[in-house]
This record gives sequence, C-alpha cells and structure tokens, in this order.
Amino acid sequence: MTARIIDGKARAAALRADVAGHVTHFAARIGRAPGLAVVLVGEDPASGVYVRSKGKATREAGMVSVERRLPADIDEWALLELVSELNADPAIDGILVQLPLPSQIDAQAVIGAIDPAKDVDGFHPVNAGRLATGLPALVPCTPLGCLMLLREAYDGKLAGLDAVVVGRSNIVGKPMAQLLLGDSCTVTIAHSRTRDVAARVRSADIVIAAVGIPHFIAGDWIKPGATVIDVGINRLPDGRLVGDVDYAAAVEVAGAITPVPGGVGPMTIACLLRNTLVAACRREGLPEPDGL
Ligand SMILES: NC(=O)C1=CN([C@@H]2O[C@H](COP(=O)(O)OP(=O)(O)OC[C@H]3O[C@@H](n4cnc5c(N)ncnc54)[C@H](OP(=O)(O)O)[C@@H]3O)[C@@H](O)[C@H]2O)C=CC1
Ligand SMILES: Nc1nc(=O)c2c([nH]1)NC[C@@H]1CN(c3ccc(C(=O)N[C@@H](CCC(=O)O)C(=O)O)cc3)C=[N+]21
Repeated sequence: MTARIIDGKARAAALRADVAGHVTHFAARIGRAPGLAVVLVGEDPASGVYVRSKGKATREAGMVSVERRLPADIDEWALLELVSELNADPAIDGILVQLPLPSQIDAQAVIGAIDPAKDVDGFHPVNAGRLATGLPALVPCTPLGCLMLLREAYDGKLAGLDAVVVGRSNIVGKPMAQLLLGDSCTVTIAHSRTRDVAARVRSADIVIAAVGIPHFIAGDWIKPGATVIDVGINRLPDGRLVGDVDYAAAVEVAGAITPVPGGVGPMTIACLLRNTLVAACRREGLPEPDGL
C-alpha cells in the first residue's frame, strides 16, 4: 500500500484565497485592510527567507505587511520598546516576532509583552491558557494547520483516535496536543525522556512529528494505514529540505502522509494570515469570519 500524499500546498492556497475574500469584506466595512507586523532580529538567512515569504503572502491576501528589522546585537529593552509601539498602533492587528531570538534577549519576556489580542503566533501565556481551557484564543499557526489537514483527512471524525505527538515545545508539540484533545483524540506526548518512542508511535492512528531531527521517525514505527503529519523542517548538508520522518519508508506503510516541503510549512503561513484576519475582526468587533 502506498500512502495518499496530503497536499498542504494546495490546502494552504485554498485557505489563503478564503482569507483574501474575507479581507475584501473587512476593508469595505472598516475602511482599512488588516495589518501584520513581522519583527526580525539579526541576519539569519533562513529567517530572512521566511520573513520575506510571509510578507509576500500577506500582501497577496490584500493585507498590509509591515517588516521591522533590528540588528542582532540589540538589547532586550529596545525590542520591548518596538513591541509596545506596535501594540499601540491602531493599523496593526497582528504582531509576529520571529524566533529564535539572539541569546541576550529573553524570548518569554518579549512574547509576554505582546498584546494577546495581536498575538497571531498564539505564543502568549494568555492565549496558551485560553486554548488549554477551551476559551476563544489565537491558536499557534503550525498546530492549527496540522489540525486542518487532519480534519480534512478524517472528514471531521477525529474522536476516539489514538494520536501521538513527538515533541513538547510551546510552539508546536504542546498546542498540537491541546488541539487534538479538543477534537477528542486520545493523546500521547512523547519527548526526549520518553522510554520507548517507537512503541508509542506504533500504536498511533495519527502521528505528529515535531522533533527537529531528520529521519527520526522510522518507517517500521508507523502502524499500517496511520496518518503521518511531518512538522520537521531540516536542512541537510547537501541543501535538501527534509522532515523528521523517513518519508521514503513511511510512505509505503502509512495511509496518508504530508511531504516536506509542501506539507505543513505552507499551512503555517496560511494560518498566520487567517489569525491576522481573525484578530482584526475581533479588534473591530466584527463577527468571526466563518469557514476558516
Ligand atoms: N513546518 C513549520 O511551519 C514549522 C516547522 N518547525 C520545525 O519543527 C521541528 C520542531 O520544532 P520545535 O518544536 O520548535 O523544536 P524544539 O527543538 O523546541 O522541540 C523539539 C522537541 O523534540 C523533542 N526531542 C528531541 N530529541 C528527541 C528524541 N530523541 N526523542 C523524542 N523526542 C525528542 C524535544 O524533547 P525535550 O523537550 O525533552 O527536549 C522537544 O520537545 C523543527 O524541525 C522545526 O524546524 C517548527 C515550527 C514551524
Ligand atoms: N515567531 C515565529 N513564528 C513562526 O511561525 C516561526 C518562527 N517564529 N520561526 C521559524 C519557524 C519556521 N516556520 C516556517 C514557516 C513556513 C515554512 C514553509 O513554508 N516551508 C516550505 C518550504 C520553504 C523552503 O523551501 O525553504 C514547505 O515546507 O513547503 C517553514 C517554516 C515558521 N516559524
């Protein structure tokens, strides 16, 4: 059996088109387009590429993109100043501070300084707490994108499925587990201290790989017919981009699988635009855009 390839790029394009439609209505009602500010500290070339593609996608959705670059040696206070300036700017609905930040800056302090209503990454403790308690929140983009792909793959019927999330970061693993729990999956979270990750993966109907190690999840760990969502983005020395799953082996066993590139990554950017639209509607007192 060969797995169905989940086309994240196509699903992301459809979501972006839906967002663009809602943006047109927002602009007609409110007299301005939603605005997203992306803050990049330092010159990391990979981060630069992501920030540029985010800016392009934002403009293509009809939204206003503001890019703020700061030198790598900036102190935390200067970054906090910029965040409070963006918090106070009525034309800005979403603020994203690109991670990782240089070591002299306390990332938690910066995330905590963002107005939770503008926290389109969903990383602020208020949004994490709202997600965990089932209140309306801004939900982290990568796990939200994974959930959208899963809901489509299972026609919305996730209840009772066994899901394993490999990785427990605040930006992927933990919020992913919360979302799956919210859809009534039975959720296991595995991490570097888990005794037998392979055994956990073998028993799962849904596998989410968010580890950051190329080929970490072997093909023979996958239960036949399982759905595999590969969040990993790893650059190999030869320049190739690969996920955390041994794709060539897993594709022969899984029922459905996301490729890298073209899987979760494009969904992350589309969900960022979706979150910016949602934040803008909430800030302006408009009803939530439906179908997103
Ligand atoms: N597609 C996209 O849009 C995005 C992709 N990514 C990618 O996803 C991957 C994960 O990102 P992120 O969550 O930020 O990474 P982190 O490094 O923050 O977290 C990695 C997690 O993997 C766990 N881990 C590490 N080694 C093992 C092991 N041997 N066995 C089991 N678990 C292990 C760690 O466990 P412990 O907590 O115990 O250390 C940790 O919880 C990366 O490749 C990243 O590039 C990230 C964001 C967006
Ligand atoms: N505050 C913050 N928010 C983030 O959401 C955030 C961040 N910091 N830091 C870095 C990670 C990484 N990330 C990706 C987004 C899109 C792709 C993506 O579109 N990838 C394409 C390939 C891109 C390529 O070819 O290089 C794909 O998978 O098809 C990947 C990775 C967001 N991140």
